[in-house]
Amino acid sequence: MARLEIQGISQGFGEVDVLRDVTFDVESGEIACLLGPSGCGKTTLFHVISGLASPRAGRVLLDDEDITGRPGRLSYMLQKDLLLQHKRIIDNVSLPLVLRGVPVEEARSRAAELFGVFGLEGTERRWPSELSGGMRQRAALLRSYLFSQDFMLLDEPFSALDAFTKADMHTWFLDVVERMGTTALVVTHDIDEALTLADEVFVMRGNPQAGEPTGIVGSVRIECLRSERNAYALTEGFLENKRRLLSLLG
Ligand SMILES: Nc1ncnc2c1ncn2[C@@H]1O[C@H](COP(=O)(O)OP(=O)(O)OP(=O)(O)O)[C@@H](O)[C@H]1O
Repeated sequence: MARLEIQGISQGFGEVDVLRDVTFDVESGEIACLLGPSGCGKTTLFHVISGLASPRAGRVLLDDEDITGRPGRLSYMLQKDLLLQHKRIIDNVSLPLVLRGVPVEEARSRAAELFGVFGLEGTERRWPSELSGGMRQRAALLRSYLFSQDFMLLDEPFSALDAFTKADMHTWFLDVVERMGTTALVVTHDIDEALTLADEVFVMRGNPQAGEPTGIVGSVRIECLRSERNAYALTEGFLENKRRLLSLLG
């Protein structure tokens, strides 16, 4: 697990200032959610954090190491799971290890050891098209985990799933993060999802196209234990936190 510090990130495209002075930390071993309206700059921020883009100002630190503009240090899972259709699940999942120079057979066996923890047992030789949406998402998450075991950036990882599968995946995700001891930053525009998954929710607000660059306007810490999040939505504490998030979103 690793600690992420986002310090004074500003970013824009041409005349448009998208992010201004975005600053927050994700504590080691925690799940943080970034919540913000469509078009506010969540993907732009993820591109900066993952090193795919260099910001106009500011720094990204991972365990005190400056990784600004340096791709490859964090795993970054895109909204679509993007499994390669012509590769079996085991080869999709072990790809990050192979790309890093691990021999194919060794990469497969290292990946296979984690199939049980990720609820993927028996799918090693299957093709992506033979798996349900939830299973494909588990495979994509395992692949991200193998890319970087101490920190994962996840861009709306569950948005394409139906409500039942999504609820199952939330429970599963909290359990797997706990067991693997990783740190994660998850983008979502679903308030209930943020409240269910996060130890801390950071709220982004702004409208770059209207000349209002986006910043972090506040955060809410979720004190409910991860193991009790199933029933959290039925509590007064959940509603209170939801009100706070809605008022921060404006
Ligand atoms: N390459 C680019 N060139 C010019 N403008 C861009 C570029 N990428 C993003 N933008 C603009 O930056 C702003 C933020 O876009 P971004 O995709 O980061 O938002 P978002 O919060 O991820 O949106 P969504 O939730 O809809 O995915 C938008 O106004 C968008 O038009």
